[in-house]
Amino acid sequence: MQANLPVIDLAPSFGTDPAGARDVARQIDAACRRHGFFYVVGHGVPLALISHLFMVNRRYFELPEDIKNRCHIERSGGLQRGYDPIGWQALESGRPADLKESFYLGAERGPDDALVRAGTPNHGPNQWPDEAHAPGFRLACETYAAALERLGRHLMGLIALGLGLPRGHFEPFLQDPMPILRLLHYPPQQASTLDDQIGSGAHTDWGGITLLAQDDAGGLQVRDELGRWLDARPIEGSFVVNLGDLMQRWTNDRYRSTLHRVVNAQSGRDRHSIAYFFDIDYHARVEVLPTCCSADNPARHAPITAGEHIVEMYRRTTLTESTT
Ligand SMILES: O=C(O)CCC(=O)C(=O)O
Ligand SMILES: [Fe+2]
Repeated sequence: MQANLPVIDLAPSFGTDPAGARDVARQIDAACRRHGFFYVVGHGVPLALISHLFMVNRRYFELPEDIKNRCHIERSGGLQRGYDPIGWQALESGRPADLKESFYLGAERGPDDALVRAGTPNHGPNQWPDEAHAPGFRLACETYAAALERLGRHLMGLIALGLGLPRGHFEPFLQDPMPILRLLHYPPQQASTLDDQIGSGAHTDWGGITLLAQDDAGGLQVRDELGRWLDARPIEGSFVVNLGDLMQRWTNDRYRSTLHRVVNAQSGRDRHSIAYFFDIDYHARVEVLPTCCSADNPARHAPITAGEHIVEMYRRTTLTESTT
C-alpha cells in the first residue's frame, strides 16, 4: 500500500514575500507532526546535479570489491568514512546484516581543524577513491553536499517558523555542523538472500533532518501509526525529508522520528539512493524547545549532546566484535 505523504512545494519559501515562507512552514509543521516524513519539490537543487551523482554512485558500486575495499571504513582511522560492504551494518537488531553497501562522506577536516585537534569523534578527513577508478567522484560528491547543506539550512529555517520560533533559531546550532553524505546501493533481494534479510532494517534516523534522493526502483517503506509498512514511492526530482531522533526530542515529541526500512524485493534490479543527513554541531545541546513545553506539557526528554547520541548509534548498529 502507498504511503500518503505530503508533497510540499518549497518554491514560495524562496521568495521575498514572508507569507510564502509562513505558508510552506505551516505545511511542513503539519507533515512533521503527522508523519515525520514528506517530499519536497521546488527545492532549487538542479536535477542535473542529482542525476549526475546517481551516475557516479552506480559506477562506483560496479567497481571490483578489492578496489572498493581500498577505502574500507576500517581504514579511516576510527571515523565513519568510506566504503562499507554488505555485512557491515544491521540497522534492525535481531535481523541479519542489511543487504546494502554504501559510501560515507563527511565534512572534510584536516589536522588543523579545531574539532579534529580536540579529538572529536567522527571529525576528520574523508577517504576518496582514486580518480582513475572513479573519475569525478570527489567533485560530484562535494558539489552535491554543498547544495544540500544550503537546502538543509533553508529547511531548518522553515521548521523553526513552523514551531513558532524565529526563522534563524537553529543557526547557533549549525555553526560547524557534521553532515553526512551516504551513497547507497541495494542489490535485488533474491531467493539466495538470508531469511529475513532486507535492504535496510527498520530504523529511525538519529540526528536532525535527512534529505533522501531515491532512484525509480522503489522499496523505501515508512511505518504508520497502525504499524503498517507503507511504500514511499519514488517521485522524480524530489527529496524525501524525514526527521531524526534529535528533532523528536527537541520538539518534545511534537514531531516524529518515524521508523522506515528498505525492501528491494519488487524491482528485480539494483536500487541506488543518496542520503544526506543534515546533523547539527557535535557539541550542540538538544534541550526541549521553549515553544514545545509548558506547565501542562513538561519536557519529556533530558538534554543531550547531539554528537554523543549519533556516535553511540553508529556503534550500536555496526557489526563489529563489540556488538555481536
Ligand atoms: O535508501 C533509502 O531509501 C533509505 C536509506 C536510509 O533510510 C538511511 O540510510 O538511513
Ligand atoms: Fe534512514
